[in-house]
Formats: sequence, C-alpha cells, structure tokens
Amino acid sequence: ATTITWWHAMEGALGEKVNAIADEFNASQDEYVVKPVYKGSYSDNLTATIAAFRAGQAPAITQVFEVGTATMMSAKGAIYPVYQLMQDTGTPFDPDAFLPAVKSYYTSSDGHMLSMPFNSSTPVLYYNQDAFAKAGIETPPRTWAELGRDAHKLVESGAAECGLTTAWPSWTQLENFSAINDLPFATQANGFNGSDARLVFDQQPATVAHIQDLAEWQKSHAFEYGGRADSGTKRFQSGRCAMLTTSSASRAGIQEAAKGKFGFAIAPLPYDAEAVSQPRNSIIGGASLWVMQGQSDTVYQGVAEFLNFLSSPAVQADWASFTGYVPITTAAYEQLKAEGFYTKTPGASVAIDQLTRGTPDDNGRGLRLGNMPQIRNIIAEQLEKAFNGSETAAQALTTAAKRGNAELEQFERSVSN
Ligand SMILES: O=P(O)(O)OC[C@H](O)CO
Repeated sequence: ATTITWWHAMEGALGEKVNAIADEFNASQDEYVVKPVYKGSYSDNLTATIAAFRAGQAPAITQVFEVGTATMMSAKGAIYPVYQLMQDTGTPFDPDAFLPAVKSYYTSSDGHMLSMPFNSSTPVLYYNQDAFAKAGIETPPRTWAELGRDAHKLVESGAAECGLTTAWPSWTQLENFSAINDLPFATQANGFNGSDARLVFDQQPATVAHIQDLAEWQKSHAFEYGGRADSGTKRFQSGRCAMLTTSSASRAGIQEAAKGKFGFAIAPLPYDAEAVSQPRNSIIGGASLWVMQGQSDTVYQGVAEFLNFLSSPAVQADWASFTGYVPITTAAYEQLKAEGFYTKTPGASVAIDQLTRGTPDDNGRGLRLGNMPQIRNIIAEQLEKAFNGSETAAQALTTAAKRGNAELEQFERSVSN
C-alpha cells in the first residue's frame, strides 16, 4: 500500500480522534495508508512544514491554522491547490457544499479553493456553573459590561479566585472582538479586498477601551492573562477562573478536565453594547489541510480520496459532534440537526449560530493577512505589556499595529518579487 503522511497539530482528545479517522479510512480500502503525525502546536507545524519543504521532504498533507492561510496561498511552488488536485485526479469536489464562511476563507481572489477545510471553530464563552451559582449569577453575561460586573462579583463573593481568563488572546480579544462589534481589524476588508491592507485595530476607540478594561480588571483578578495560544485554558480547567473565552473546539478537553469537578456551560462571546446594537457574526478559526508539492501521482490519487472521505457528511458530523468544531458542510450540519444533536447537547449550537448570524460585512469575513502568525506573536507581546501595566492599552496597540504593518509590508514585497 502507498503511504500518505499527514502532519497535524491536534493534541490530546483531538489527536486521538484524528488517529481514529485515519484508521477508519485505512480499513475502508487497501491501496493507501494514511499516517497522521502530531507535530506540536499550529506554529510548530507551520515552521516544520516550511523547513521540510525547503529540504525536499514535505509531507503530502499538512494542517495550517486559519491565520497561516495568506502565507500558504502565496507559496505557489510549494502547494498543490486542492481544486486542481481534485480536477487532476477526477475526484468529485463541490466548493458550494461548504458553509459560506468556511468556503470564502479558503478561496483565492480568483475564485479557487486552495486548501481543504477540515476543522473550523469560532471562539465562545465557557463558564463554571458551580461558581456562577455560588456567586448568585443566574445567566451568563451578554455584553462586556455585564461580563465585567460578573467577573468582579465572582471574585468578591469568593466564588472563584479569578473571574475571566482567555486562550488565543489576539483571536478572541482583538480579531473576533472587531468582527462581532463591526470594527475593522485591518483595512481592505481585513485583507480580503487587497493585499495592501494595513492594521487599524489601534485606531478603534472601542477596541482600545476593551483592552484597557481587561488590563484594569487584572488588578483585582477579575481578569487573569493566561498566556499565548491555548495555554490560558488551564486556568479554567483547574477551576481557578470562572470564565474562559476560547475555541468552540476546546469543549472535548474541557469536558474531560471538568468531569467530577464542576459543571460548565457555553454562551456566545459577549459584545460591546456601546459599539453595536446587535452583535454581528464571529469569524472562523481552526485550520485547513494543504496538499504539498513533490509527491507521486499515486500518492496524490490517495490524498484526493482521503480528502473526499474527510469532508463526507458522516465523518464531518462525527468529528464536529465529538470536538466542538463546527460542521464545515451544509450536509453535515443538516445531519446533526436531523439526529437531534443540537437539542440533546446544550451549548453545542452556540458556535454555529454565532458564526452564521446575519450577513458578514467587510469587518466580518475573516482575516487575509500575510505573515499573520508573526503578527499574532507581536500582538501577544504588546498585549502582555498592557496586561502587566508597563504600557497603556493605547500605547501597546499602537506599537503592535506599527510593528505588524512592517510585517505586512515585508510580506507584500516578498510576494511581488
Ligand atoms: O483551537 P482551534 O483549532 O479552534 O484554533 C484556534 C485558533 O483559531 C488558531 O488560530
């Protein structure tokens, strides 16, 4: 049988599920064997993939987080566009089968889908029901003002040591804060309308005020900064912080950690009632699968079959219901609804409802910004300065945008050369 290597960044419960899906595909036929390889975090896997490509040893399939999309799209000689692969191998492929928010994220400006959606998420609010009951709070906060009040109440009443923490700070507190409150993160529809986009989150008073609020809340532990990527999740899992903003796909891990310790529930991300009257759609996170150049025709035939299998309603419905990722195709979503999944599983519909509410405008289509993984690191560094009080939110965000814009300019130059 022909081996197909799949590099990914799914850890813990998610990684085990990835292995189970590959096993199922492998058992369904005997021509190909898909070998999933866990390569660490999303950033680790992106770095490893680029290095392996340069050394002529790229895997057939690699998983890249949503903010790496512009970088991968521009790596023309390194990737085998998925629409092209499906055409060349005669594999059925219908881009319209995917949810519009998912399809558009991975479709180039000339209308071609370049990677295969696999795991799309959106950030939600997790809250500790035991701590809420202890503090006498009956319903989860809907706005950031309400969340601030609840966070203080949780700490002051002794119901929790910390009110709120967050994972993926840029994604939840800047990127999605902007989309939900209809504020630009960058110009040119966050990069979807042109590659000369520039960061402008620092020029939005509501965004700056939000980061300043979090910094103030730090003083009383109403908010605790928990670190970069998904490291903040631990402070919620241990029961220390009563609220957490993170990916809908953290559900499986949180369920495991909270078992026998505390009850938790899921609510939409709060919005800023002074910025918008109605919250707008949030934007996707998670990752998609990129096919790399340099493999044999036989491998590509197997890759196409495997990608087709991965996006089938049965696999997608199972993956989404287990993980908390949203079903990426309409068929999988319909299947889950018909099975009664959303009525049986409280909180499971929050992510998909939040992602698909209303019609996305220029601030709500997602981000298409080159060097965005590097920009996220810069933003994290600057947020840390705001949160430790060494800079005001305004100073920290101005520098973040300035340094981020230098990354965008550098990316533009490298692509046009
Ligand atoms: O935890 P995930 O897979 O939903 O990803 C979160 C962020 O979108 C990664 O950029």
